[in-house]
Amino acid sequence: MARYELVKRSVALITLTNPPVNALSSAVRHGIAKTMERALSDPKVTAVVICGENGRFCGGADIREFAGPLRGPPLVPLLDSIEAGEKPVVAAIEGVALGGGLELALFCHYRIAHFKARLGLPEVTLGILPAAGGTQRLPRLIGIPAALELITTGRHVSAQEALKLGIVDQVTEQNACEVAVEFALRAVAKPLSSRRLSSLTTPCPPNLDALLEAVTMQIQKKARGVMAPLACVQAVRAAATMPYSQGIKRESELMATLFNSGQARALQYCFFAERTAGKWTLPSGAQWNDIKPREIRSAAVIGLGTMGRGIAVSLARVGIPVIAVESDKKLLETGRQMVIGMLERDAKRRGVSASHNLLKFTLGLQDLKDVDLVIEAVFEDMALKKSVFRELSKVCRPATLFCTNTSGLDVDALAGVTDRPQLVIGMHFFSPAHVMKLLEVVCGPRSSSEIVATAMSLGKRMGKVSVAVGNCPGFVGNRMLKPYSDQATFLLEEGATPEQIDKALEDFGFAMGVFRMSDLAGLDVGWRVRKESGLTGPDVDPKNPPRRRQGRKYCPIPDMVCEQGRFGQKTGRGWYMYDKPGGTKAKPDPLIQNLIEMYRNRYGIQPRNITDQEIIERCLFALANEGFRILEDGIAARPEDIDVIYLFGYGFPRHRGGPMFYASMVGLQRVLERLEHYHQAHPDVPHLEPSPLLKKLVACGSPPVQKWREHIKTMHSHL
Ligand SMILES: CCCCCC/C=C/CC(=O)SCCNC(=O)CCNC(=O)[C@H](O)C(C)(C)COP(=O)(O)OP(=O)(O)OC[C@H]1O[C@@H](n2cnc3c(N)ncnc32)[C@H](O)[C@@H]1OP(=O)(O)O
Repeated sequence: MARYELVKRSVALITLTNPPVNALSSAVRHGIAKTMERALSDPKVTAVVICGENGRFCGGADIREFAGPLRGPPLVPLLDSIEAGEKPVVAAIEGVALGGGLELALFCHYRIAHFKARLGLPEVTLGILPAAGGTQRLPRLIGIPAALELITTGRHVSAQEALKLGIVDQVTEQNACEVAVEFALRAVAKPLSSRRLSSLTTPCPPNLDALLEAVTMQIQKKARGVMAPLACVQAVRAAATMPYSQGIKRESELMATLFNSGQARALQYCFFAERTAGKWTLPSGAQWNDIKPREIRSAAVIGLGTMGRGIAVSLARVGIPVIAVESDKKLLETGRQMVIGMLERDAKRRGVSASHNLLKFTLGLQDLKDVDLVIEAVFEDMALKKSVFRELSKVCRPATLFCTNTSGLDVDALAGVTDRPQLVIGMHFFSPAHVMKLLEVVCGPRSSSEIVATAMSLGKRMGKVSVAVGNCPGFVGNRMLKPYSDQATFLLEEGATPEQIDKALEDFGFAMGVFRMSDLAGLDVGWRVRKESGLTGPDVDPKNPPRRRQGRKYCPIPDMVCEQGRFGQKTGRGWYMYDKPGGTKAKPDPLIQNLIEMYRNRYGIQPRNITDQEIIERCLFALANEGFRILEDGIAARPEDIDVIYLFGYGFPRHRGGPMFYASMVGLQRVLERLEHYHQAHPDVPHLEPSPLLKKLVACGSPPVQKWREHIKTMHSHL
């Protein structure tokens, strides 16, 4: 796990060998201890270089080991002995030096980085802090403000930025190991005392308290209820105010408060869930690592509305030539200007030049005859989409892949009107498509494994977190949203206010509560869908009992809000009022309060006091319950996929892990009991009836979320 060689007759070269990222597993730590001991005690050795195999220095501690008891040699004493030694130790950083990897490098006397390397202390993103001296050494090396920013955000820096900050001593375009060996030879016999970070005094800004206070407030605002960044601030304060020996103790104490916390477990689960989501499997047995995706050398986007523009930008910025199509001249020109503007702003932000030359704009579908792949992004209307696909079948060559950007329509019905149903798939982007990271890849029953592989790989190329899902109304994300938002409106009827419900959800960790989020998205979209599905509007049978539709409870308050022309932020009025159309500062609106009160009076509903606990339980347990049904139905293959969809597409707080992980943390037995309780109180709300899978898992002893798959695998898959 750590290879030892003697090079240039006097330099011990220690290479970490734990692919793929040379994580510091207990075996690697043993390896480092043994090889360092050998290097420090061998009189032939005058200097030491530490590097990583396969061009990667080290991706940090082995996160998988965090779930079990800590094993292996104690870290800090081992690392202290490296620093205290009289032989210069140089870290040769290629690829990454992250977390424990960077901490290891900070114990070395010198650091040489390859120009493509990335460095950082991302522990905070895993719910912990850099507890192998990172919070005490980095501030001593680069000062409090810079260290505070890196440690509290977990941001990775480039080698060039690391050089500017003073984290590394040299950046090279050559082999970093070879450069480090030469560097080490030159360092022999130079004094090392100023290179031992533990012996330095932390350079402290005069306004330390104000700085720490400002950062704390910023964190509390941005990451409400998240523990790790606040603990990081306290650890960095210790680096500024305590000698190293005490600071390191404080670092350990703070780590102890985080290490076994639910938040750390959730965040580490998210790290692996995100990587698991890319590993799709179809019922045929075809899977991510044995189907070759098609190479996409050209693409077309049909429709230059909000979604189409974002999709065109996402394709062009990764170097794919795009033909963008609109149906009339004016729309085409507006779309062209918007796409070019977005591409330019995006390029400016990333410090690259905008790829205008990759974009072509046209009014005619016949220009698409040779493209490799088409993404249709026209208005969400089945008839319109079908007519586009019929036309495409006539125009495009037989091998062109067809994708539809729909948020919930039947992908197989669209495939059915084409001459190539096996080459049709859904690509559900989230708005704005060039910003949002989530992509639901919707596999119809006839979608071939090749198109699944291609859509998943294209998503990855565009920088998306892609999740393969089955074809059903709303797919995974939007299907689950319904029971969640239904509960919120039922709670309004029963006595809550929009602001109370939003506050409870925001205190839970959502960036926005359900009503503020609906105002942002636009209330008219859901209204149109409800009208089309016969839930409201002139098609509703007048004999239908009030507050019931299609045999179940229905709350018409959202329709009443829309009937008043209140469509959310864009109209300046929605569930809240805004200072102007397009305004973003939501204020409670007495008119909404009146509307709800009149509604309650009309139906004789006596408002009751509703607790935050009830709001959270009803909204989130209904959400997870639908997730269990989605697993039963084979629409998602794993709970991790559902969680990733909610984390990246719906603002679910990452430190809660996602709806399914959250349910497992609350305890499946408890979720079941609460759903049974609420369903008894509301028997006409089928979404509150516990799903058979939830009951089955509870009967099997509530296994951890990673094991649920074993209980689902016999079920039917729609993927
Ligand atoms: C002797 C000193 C010891 C000090 C130890 C003190 C403790 C310190 C705490 C920590 O270090 S916490 C860990 C901090 N590190 C990170 O957060 C880095 C996590 N990894 C990444 O960000 C990325 O993986 C990467 C390193 C930038 C590489 O990205 P890339 O896109 O190239 O590959 P991935 O698909 O992400 O990863 C490949 C593969 O490797 C697994 N993996 C990555 N990092 C770790 C890790 N630190 N521990 C365990 N496993 C890791 C990842 O899950 C993938 O696995 P798969 O099975 O192939 O999906």
